Amino acid sequence: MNTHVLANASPVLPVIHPAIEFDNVSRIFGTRSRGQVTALRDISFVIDRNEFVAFVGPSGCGKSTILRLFAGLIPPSTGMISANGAPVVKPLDKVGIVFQKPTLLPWLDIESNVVFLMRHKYGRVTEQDRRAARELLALVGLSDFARSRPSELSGGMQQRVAIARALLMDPQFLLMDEPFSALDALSREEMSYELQRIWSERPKTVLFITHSISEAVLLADRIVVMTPRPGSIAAILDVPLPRPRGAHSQENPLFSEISACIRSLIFGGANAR
Ligand SMILES: Nc1ncnc2c1ncn2[C@@H]1O[C@H](COP(=O)(O)OP(=O)(O)OP(=O)(O)O)[C@@H](O)[C@H]1O
Repeated sequence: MNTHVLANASPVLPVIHPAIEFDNVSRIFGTRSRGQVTALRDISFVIDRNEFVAFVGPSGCGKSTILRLFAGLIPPSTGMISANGAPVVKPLDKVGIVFQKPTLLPWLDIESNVVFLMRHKYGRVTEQDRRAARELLALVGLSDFARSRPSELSGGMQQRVAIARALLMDPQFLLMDEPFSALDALSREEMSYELQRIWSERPKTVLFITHSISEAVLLADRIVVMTPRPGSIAAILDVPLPRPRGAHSQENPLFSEISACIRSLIFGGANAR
């Protein structure tokens, strides 16, 4: 063996792909009443592993469509989407999804709701699944409610169950579509803090859709601000606020600066403050 050559060879570094990449993605929907609707136009962004990225923008600008595209539930009309460097061409199995409504099955107890997808996907639930569910219920602060029915829980508690359910298969990606918008203001704020804690204990690449500018600034590493339909990207902002963030973060001048910048991008300068 020629050790001299080996010693001088430049090291082969592994290629690190971004967790998520959208490259010039557009999506057009055919509708009966409105003809062709361009929901998204020329969307490009790159997201790293375990980044928390929020999407804000006016209603109908295509935020949910971005999630559905990335999850592989619908294909782009043009452009390329990839996960860990591989094109997304079918539904991804590395995603957990949390919607606005928790959509729990009312006849099952909380633990059974968390493991329900296992029955649906594999036809059975193992003791290991149930153990994982109980660990997740502890993580979201609901250890004492494993045997309760969804109707016995508040809206915020039900949304915690939905988060636990989304984490059961230990997905790399957590897609959250306005997860707290049905909650009252105090529960919503509390859930933001809780989500941050859960994310720090179980790091995931998070795509988080919200209409709340303050929620986005509180939670995200970066914020994608979108324009009205056809949705395109107005700006991608860094949020360099120190973590862990809490009520005190709102007193940081950066918090109001970033919030004002987002308002100005969405509403224009005159209505920004
Ligand atoms: N399956 C579909 N068929 C036809 N049009 C659709 C379909 N899905 C979405 N659209 C259209 O695409 C546009 C973007 O929708 P989308 O739900 O992604 O927006 P959004 O930003 O998430 O809205 P909101 O904030 O109100 O939830 C809208 O004009 C919507 O009517």
